[in-house]
Amino acid sequence: MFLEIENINKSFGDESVVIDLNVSLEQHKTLSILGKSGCGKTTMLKIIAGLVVPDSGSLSLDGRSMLEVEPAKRNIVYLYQEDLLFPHLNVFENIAFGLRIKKIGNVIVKSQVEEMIANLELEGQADKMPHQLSGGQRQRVSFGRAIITNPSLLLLDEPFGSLDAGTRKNMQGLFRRLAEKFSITSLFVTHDLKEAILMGDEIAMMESGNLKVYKDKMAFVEDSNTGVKEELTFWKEMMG
Ligand SMILES: Nc1ncnc2c1ncn2[C@@H]1O[C@H](COP(=O)(O)OP(=O)(O)OP(=O)(O)O)[C@@H](O)[C@H]1O
Repeated sequence: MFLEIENINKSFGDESVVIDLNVSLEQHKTLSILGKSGCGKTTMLKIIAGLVVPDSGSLSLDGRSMLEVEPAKRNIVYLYQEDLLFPHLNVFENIAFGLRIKKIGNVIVKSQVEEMIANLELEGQADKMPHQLSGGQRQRVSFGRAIITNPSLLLLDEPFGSLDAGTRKNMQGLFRRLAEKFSITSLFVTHDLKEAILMGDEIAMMESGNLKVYKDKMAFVEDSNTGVKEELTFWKEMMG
């Protein structure tokens, strides 16, 4: 498999935060991970990104062992909820940043960034500074900045957590379209049940450091632990 995580464990002091983590994910797929606050989701993502060192286990991406590789060389992008844009750069330059670092020529930068701005539905916003954007627009710029460098793996930590319901719904649709168009492989962490079902090709749930990956969405829906059944009962009772 493209992403293979085997038996990763992590404790802080005597608190086991990630327990026997096992994940395999095909390229170009999204695994959504549902989990409550404090269950260890962020620690798991940080281990994959190389920002936290696990106590044991292995991690490989595209057949290459990753734990020895420093974070900047993993080609993994970790995107979190309040991801900060560079405040002194406009939308165009924020998105262009990863290309500029790679010393890519101006003509190519211009065409790639303009195409990305169109894909992000941010036409006409290229010259705005981050503080002039709405939350949803800022989040789109963050996506663009991450995707344009063509990462092997995108780690999304509750990326829409701070958005209102309507904007969140738009962003979910936009992310699905971008994931398809740019053949993104990603882990999508959320505490929203519906979002987990909508965003993932595969689905998993994390509870107190244990990640359970379901064989398919039906298995997830049928597990009474996930809360789907409760939700259905609620709506049935509401409707009489
Ligand atoms: N550097 C650290 N030192 C000590 N304990 C830590 C550290 N990082 C995380 N923890 C603990 O590990 C547990 C899981 O934290 P983590 O941030 O992974 O949770 P989470 O599922 O992402 O939660 P949230 O959704 O609230 O961000 C928490 O009890 C937290 O206090």
